[in-house]
Amino acid sequence: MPATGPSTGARPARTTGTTTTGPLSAAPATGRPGSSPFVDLDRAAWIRLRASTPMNLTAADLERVRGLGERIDLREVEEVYLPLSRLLNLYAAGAARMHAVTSTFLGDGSGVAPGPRTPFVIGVAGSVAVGKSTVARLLRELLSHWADTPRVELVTTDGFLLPNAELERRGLLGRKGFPESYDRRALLRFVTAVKSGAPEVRAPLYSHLVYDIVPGAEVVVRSPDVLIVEGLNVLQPARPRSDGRTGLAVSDFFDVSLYVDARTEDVASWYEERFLRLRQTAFSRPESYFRRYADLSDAQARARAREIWSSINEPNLVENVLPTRGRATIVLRKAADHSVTRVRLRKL
Ligand SMILES: Nc1ncnc2c1ncn2[C@@H]1O[C@H](COP(=O)(O)OP(=O)(O)O)[C@@H](O)[C@H]1O
Ligand SMILES: CC(C)(COP(=O)(O)O)[C@@H](O)C(=O)NCCC(=O)O
Repeated sequence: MPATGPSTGARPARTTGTTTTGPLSAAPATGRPGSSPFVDLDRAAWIRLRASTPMNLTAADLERVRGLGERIDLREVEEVYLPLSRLLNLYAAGAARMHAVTSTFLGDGSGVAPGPRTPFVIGVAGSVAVGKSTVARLLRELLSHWADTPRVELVTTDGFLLPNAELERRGLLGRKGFPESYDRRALLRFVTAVKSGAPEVRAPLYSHLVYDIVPGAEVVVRSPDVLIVEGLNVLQPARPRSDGRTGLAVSDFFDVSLYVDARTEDVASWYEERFLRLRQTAFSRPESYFRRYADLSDAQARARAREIWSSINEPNLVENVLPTRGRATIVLRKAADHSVTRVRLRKL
């Protein structure tokens, strides 16, 4: 569907509902100008932006992004994600202008011009089960409907997890999703190649069904307009190298990043609900790693989900994922019903 939006698109909300704050968990905003690098909008302020953003998604388009058991409705998409996609689309246009400025500055005939523009890369971070893949899939759909970002590709960092056999060898099977369970160098090489303008970049593929890397399978990224990189740890800072110097982080190659945020208790219950639904669907397939969970009673399945949550995913959230929230350009805060209640933007 062609984009029909106005050229200016989303504008910052004015005074009501717009404040500047520190961390999302901090005390109510003071609203003092200059007191924070963020602008904090409550839902009312954010959804007013909808008025200047035309709907570019039909119910049929939305069907495609509905995942397992999702009850995301068109109204939430219109009020929250549509303005967000417009803002991201405008940021992509801004990056294209920066690229053009660099090319002009260096001069086409100089021999050092940067060449064609590289993909606009958006990182999407947050806990297991917070809704990262739902947000990422929605944004892929919405962004691809804007005229200047029609080609949007999505890569999830689970493809960079070490294979189970290697995790087992390193004693890390119970720490899947922790930073050390990934081949971080390969992930960094991947984003570096994308932002170097490589015409074709390959990423390995993970199967949630078999709970392991699929040998030989890959995702191929062919210089899209936008690449969304979604994963628990995409905002992890760089690690010190063996020579004591600090290397680069994956997020150094992001043009913009998004952190999906919610109360830990809510995320735990979404994890549990998803686990219960999977038991009736994916887990019962013969090739499923979790085949043994398919025959559990409701109570047993809930207990197992809680056990996995509190032994792996919650500690990872607290120790590794949540501390990266402040590094994001945009934070979406969700309520227990998945509705977005606040949006925090860096002033840039
Ligand atoms: N906006 C939403 N509305 C309703 N349900 C949602 C929404 N976002 C996520 N969910 C549900 O929450 C659970 C976790 O979402 P998912 O996108 O799979 O999380 P993640 O990719 O972070 O692990 C899933 O069961 C999903 O259906
Ligand atoms: C595959 C995951 C590590 C998420 O990876 P990501 O794409 O965020 O890098 C996670 O969904 C997972 O399976 N964690 C292991 C614990 C569990 O089974 O919930």
